[in-house]
Amino acid sequence: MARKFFVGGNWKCNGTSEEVKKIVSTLNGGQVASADVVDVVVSPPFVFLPLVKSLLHSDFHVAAQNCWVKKGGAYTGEISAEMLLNLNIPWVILGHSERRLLLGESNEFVGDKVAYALSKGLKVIACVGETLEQRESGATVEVVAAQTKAIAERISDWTNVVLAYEPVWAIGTGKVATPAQAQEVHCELRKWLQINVSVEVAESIRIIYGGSVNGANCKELAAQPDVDGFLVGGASLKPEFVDIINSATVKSCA
Ligand SMILES: O=C(CO)COP(=O)(O)O
Repeated sequence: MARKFFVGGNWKCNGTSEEVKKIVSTLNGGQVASADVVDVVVSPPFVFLPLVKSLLHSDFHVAAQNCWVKKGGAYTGEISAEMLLNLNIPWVILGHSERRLLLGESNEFVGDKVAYALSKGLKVIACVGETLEQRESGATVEVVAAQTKAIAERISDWTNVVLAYEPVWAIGTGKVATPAQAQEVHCELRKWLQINVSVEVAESIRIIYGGSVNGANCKELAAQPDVDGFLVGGASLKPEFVDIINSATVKSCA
């Protein structure tokens, strides 16, 4: 058994329809590794999802950047899991640190969102990661374990989950985690899953890294045994995203 490499592009709150068309055409025209080798999922802002989905090569998939914690209704400004499914959007990113920190999403709230989205049939990229202060105080593993625990307590099937380790201090800062730092936390997360969920889940789940990944640093990170792909922000809006996709390596389960 092998874990298939996974590369997500989180476009965050960026782009105009013209820019979005350009990014998609670069991606569609790029010489990228086959869909047998790597899953590629791009995540534009909600308003561009139908446009991107209609233009994107069928080997690539789309993800929303968030969805509501339960069935839609009187929740002004929110987008429900049901709506994403209605538009055939297969993936959603949940628990991104920008939402945790700027919008106050707690571990429990993110866990509830993950559980609801999965129960409706969405696939989830669930994000965890520590702040600089937490890292410097030696709390990294404790923080990512608590974030993962809040998810583990609410779901029983991890088949449709990709776990994204995104240290907050590395996001948008140009300060990428060293390959050793990323590997260490990915390995700790896998150990946590092995003890608290199951050996099978620990071995099969894709744990991807996010935070200042670019065309120049992706290869060394991708070579780490527990780095199963990337969640890319800024560089996913640029042609070098193709190079990041092509850094895909095959990871065999123990
Ligand atoms: O937050 C990220 C992806 O979700 C990472 O962002 P950057 O790649 O811009 O650091």
